[in-house]
Amino acid sequence: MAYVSMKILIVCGLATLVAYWYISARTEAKGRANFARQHGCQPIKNNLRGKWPLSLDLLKVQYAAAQRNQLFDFLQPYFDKYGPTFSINIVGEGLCTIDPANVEAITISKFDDWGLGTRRRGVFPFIGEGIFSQDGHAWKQSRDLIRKHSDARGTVDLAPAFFSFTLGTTTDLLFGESLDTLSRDDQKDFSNSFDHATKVTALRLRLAELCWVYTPPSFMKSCRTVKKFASHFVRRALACQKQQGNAAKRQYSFILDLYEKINSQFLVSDQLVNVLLAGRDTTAASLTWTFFHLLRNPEKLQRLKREIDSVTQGDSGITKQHIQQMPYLSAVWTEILRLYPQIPMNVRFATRHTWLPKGGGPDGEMPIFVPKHSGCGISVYHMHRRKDLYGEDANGFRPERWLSGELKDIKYGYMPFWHGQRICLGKDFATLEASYLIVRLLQAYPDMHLPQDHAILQPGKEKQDVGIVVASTEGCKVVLR
Ligand code: HEM
Repeated sequence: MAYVSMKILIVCGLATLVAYWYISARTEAKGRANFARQHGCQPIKNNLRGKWPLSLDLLKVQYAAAQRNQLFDFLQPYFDKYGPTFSINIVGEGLCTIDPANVEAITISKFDDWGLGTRRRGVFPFIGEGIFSQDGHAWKQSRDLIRKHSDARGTVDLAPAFFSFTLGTTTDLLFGESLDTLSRDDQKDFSNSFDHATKVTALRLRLAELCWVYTPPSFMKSCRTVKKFASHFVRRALACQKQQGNAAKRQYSFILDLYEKINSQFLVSDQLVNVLLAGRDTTAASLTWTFFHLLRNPEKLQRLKREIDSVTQGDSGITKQHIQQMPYLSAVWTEILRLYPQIPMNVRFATRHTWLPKGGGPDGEMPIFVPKHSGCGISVYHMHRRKDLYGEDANGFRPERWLSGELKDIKYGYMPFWHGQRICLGKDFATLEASYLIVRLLQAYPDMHLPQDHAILQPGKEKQDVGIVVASTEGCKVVLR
């Protein structure tokens, strides 16, 4: 008897569960349909689906393209075929867009409907708690704290190689002192660990929900090493404050201001790593591409040199005012960031049901419904190469396009530094830092040129290392004479 009633109980329990699931699914579907109707959303025009279950075949071919260092060139035909917004189903459902109207919605008018989603899990072992891994209230607090220190100001120590140059300038800005205060071995250890942790983090970000499958011990070791050095600088700043009181702020303002507000050595060192990640490779890779293309376009290089000579009259004491009088230099930098936006593919996740203005209906011009938790990839790289926005030569290096007025209405079609509330805090610092270095290098090596028998390919066809940023696989070879 007891056995029968147990059986009935289980059956009833299961039936209740199934009924609950069915009613919730119906209510959810109805809620979604009402929301979509209210906002005039139409089914999305194009869907990208693979042939294998979970579209794993698409992952496989993308992996192969990345191995050939041609990931973005390989992705271009998808946009040609499916248009500026399409849904994509690899492992889970999501969207991909290069439509400026959708970009505006995600970054500005519907900012609160979107968050970082899986990014936090991917980057957390490396950068921990900080502006690049946070959303909501915590992010706002970090942003307010960091904002005032991101102005382009102060003197920085220069070194010739771009990556060590930007590592030096960014650590100068953040740590309050140069990495030179470390021994040579420690400098190498810090820099190698930073590179390794960045590389693995980029892969983890691509794995999204599955990032936990790729956490090699070498990665965790590198993360620990970077944090160890960041904490070392925090301790030095605090020790200096103990000795000198408020005077220590002259040198260590970034660290001490953060510490005043956060009151945790651990969290301050995490924020340092966050901003270092944001500011180092982005600027270094952009500088590499700048010289890569100037050297392949001697007439543009000459034009830039003429501008530098006429503004500086050969004086090497370059100031911000000098740089502000160089429109062609600004056009070169803007064009490089167009061709190689340094966060080339960024993802946001819907924090609640929302909608985007474009992608639905037969012509893709109607709004589309986006359910809560859906990801939307924005390929800034491909948007910046849209021929309908930039003209037939969208793939070419032509800084002049920024001087002719032809792009005066480009607005959300250009976003190397993002838009809206999460716009890059270091954009002025990066622009000044890069401009300064370009001018000084061209002054120091006016005859620099490309080594003989160097292939000249159209931008986009050259080999690219796509990690968190997009770097040149072959670097930038040059004869400095
Ligand atoms: C060419 C150089 C740079 C480029 C192209 C660039 C680009 C970007 C982009 C696209 C974002 C938005 C990322 C996102 O929200 O997903 C961003 C955020 C950020 N950048 Fe930059 N960046 C550069 C250099 C720098 C430098 C030098 C610093 C600081 C020294 C810096 C500090 C930051 C910070 C703190 C954020 C986070 C803002 C937030 O989430 O509220 N960046 N940057």
